[in-house]
Amino acid sequence: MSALLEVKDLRLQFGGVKAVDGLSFSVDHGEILAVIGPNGAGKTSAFNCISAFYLPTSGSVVFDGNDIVRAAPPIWRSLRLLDLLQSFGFYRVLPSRVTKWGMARTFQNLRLFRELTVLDNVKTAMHANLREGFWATLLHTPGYRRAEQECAEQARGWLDFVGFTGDENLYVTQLPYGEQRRVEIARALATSPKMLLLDEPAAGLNFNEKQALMQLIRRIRDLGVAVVLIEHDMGLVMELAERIVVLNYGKEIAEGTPEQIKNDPVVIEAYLGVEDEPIDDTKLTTGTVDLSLLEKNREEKR
Ligand SMILES: Nc1ncnc2c1ncn2[C@@H]1O[C@H](COP(=O)(O)OP(=O)(O)OP(=O)(O)O)[C@@H](O)[C@H]1O
Repeated sequence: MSALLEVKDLRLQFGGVKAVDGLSFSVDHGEILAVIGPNGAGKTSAFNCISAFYLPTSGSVVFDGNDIVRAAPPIWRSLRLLDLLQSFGFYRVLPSRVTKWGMARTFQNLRLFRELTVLDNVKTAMHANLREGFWATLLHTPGYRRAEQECAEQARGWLDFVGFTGDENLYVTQLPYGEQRRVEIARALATSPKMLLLDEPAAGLNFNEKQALMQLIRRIRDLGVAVVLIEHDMGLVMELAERIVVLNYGKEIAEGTPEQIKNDPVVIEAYLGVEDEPIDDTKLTTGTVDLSLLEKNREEKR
């Protein structure tokens, strides 16, 4: 079976900064893949290109057979007009289209609708699929009310799935941070994705919440959904990920199982190779450096 996501030679430049610099990797159906790397390695930039929030400078992203970067008719490509058209906003695949193709994501800084309730936040993810027309919506016909009820039931189902036990009628801003993260994941799942991108899902969570998050991610994978996560918590990554892609300066420097990554000198050097970080050569050569401790030190210095 071909890969669900195929990223090839992806590049994104901000002025002189090469945020993503020739990145290639793939994601298989139903796998848990972690993308790690030091701060500023280009992880979020890569996510933003993959989910069509940013238009990459060059490269290709194909998701489930859909070309995310250049979904324009071949005629435009042959006329070499595409770059020009895209720079004016034409033939740009919008994130909403990518969502319809089956890719959902969460954000490093939560992006819930602050003025909506918990239930309504999740319902927004399904409204795009409601078939009721303008007049039915305006007149609140029985058909419309039935569709709304079904939508609410499904939203409750997803809230239940992510383990939300609070009051669905509260505004999301009234929830503790960990609960808001759950609601954001429920909203992403409500789009019925084939792949879920999670940007630092464990940030700000306590130990118990992290354990629950790991269980939740495994249950999402068990639904057949591929999960790709950016994460700085190395303990969680090493326990959860089936495969890890490591970035540094926008490039992939390693890829493999947690065991391979943990012992990869190139990866260890990338995490150690910060000027103010003491380098312990003995550990480097024996390959026993604890990445989670390095990451923790770095977090404390942030
Ligand atoms: N909108 C932007 N404009 C200019 N430079 C940017 C922008 N977004 C990111 N960058 C730069 O691109 C590089 C990669 O940043 P990015 O946020 O993708 O890294 P990251 O690996 O996700 O980092 P972190 O782990 O700290 O979130 C950094 O040098 C960053 O300063």
